[in-house]
Amino acid sequence: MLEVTDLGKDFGGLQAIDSVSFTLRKNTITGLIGPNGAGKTTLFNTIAGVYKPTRGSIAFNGEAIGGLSPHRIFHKGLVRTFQIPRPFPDMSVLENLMVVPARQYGERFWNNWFRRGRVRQQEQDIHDKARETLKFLNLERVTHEQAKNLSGGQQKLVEIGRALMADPQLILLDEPGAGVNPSLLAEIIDRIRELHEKGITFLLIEHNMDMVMNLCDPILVMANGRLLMEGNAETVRTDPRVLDAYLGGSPDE
Ligand SMILES: Nc1ncnc2c1ncn2[C@@H]1O[C@H](COP(=O)(O)OP(=O)(O)OP(=O)(O)O)[C@@H](O)[C@H]1O
Repeated sequence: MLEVTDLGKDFGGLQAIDSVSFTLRKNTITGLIGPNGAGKTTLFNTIAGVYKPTRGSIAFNGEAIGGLSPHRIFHKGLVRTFQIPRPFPDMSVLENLMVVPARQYGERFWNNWFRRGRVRQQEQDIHDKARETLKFLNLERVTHEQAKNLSGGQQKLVEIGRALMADPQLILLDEPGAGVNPSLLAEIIDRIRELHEKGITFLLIEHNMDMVMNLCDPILVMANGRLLMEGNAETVRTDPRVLDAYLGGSPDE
């Protein structure tokens, strides 16, 4: 589904990512781990179009997407949670889902005049879809709550909900487990599994090793801008290069 070849991204003289190549198979949950500063976020941003690659290529479903705008990549079904504007704290949870940019007819000025029925129908469809999504995520009870009043874990679920509103094929999830209490973490893991069973592919950055080992196969390990290795939980856990990368990195890793 995603083919990254010899990808490089420089910031001035710093090679934040260097000669990274990997293939994501459709309908997998792939983990991306590595010590602080390894280049994980830069890789996400380069795939999602936030940064233009300095070198190399990225293909999504066989189509070259390297250097396209985030907006165009988003509409191809490759969604980075971060690409969706961050939740509006004073808006309700329902509204936060409804504002995710789907191709909304109502956004075009002329459509409001000439296609009123169609616009109204689309608004109704978006509303129904948002309600369904909140039900799936067990967030119905906070439908009308302001987003700012949710717990960290609930906010992560809303982020997933917002990604789902875009009908994604591939979701790049940035630390879905960060700042989440254990019971909601189990719920987030279950929802990711269910979405995976429905056919959505995931690539996720995560520092919570239990979550990664439990959920992801394969796991990509980055260090110093490079891909160190790829393997299943057992291989990654026992590879001395991975231990070295972490011990050589920040002491609190
Ligand atoms: N916009 C930028 N300008 C300059 N340097 C950057 C920029 N973004 C990242 N870097 C540098 O690129 C390197 C990789 O950073 P990146 O944030 O991708 O790592 P990471 O693996 O996501 O780390 P973390 O786990 O701490 O989020 C770091 O040395 C970082 O300082």
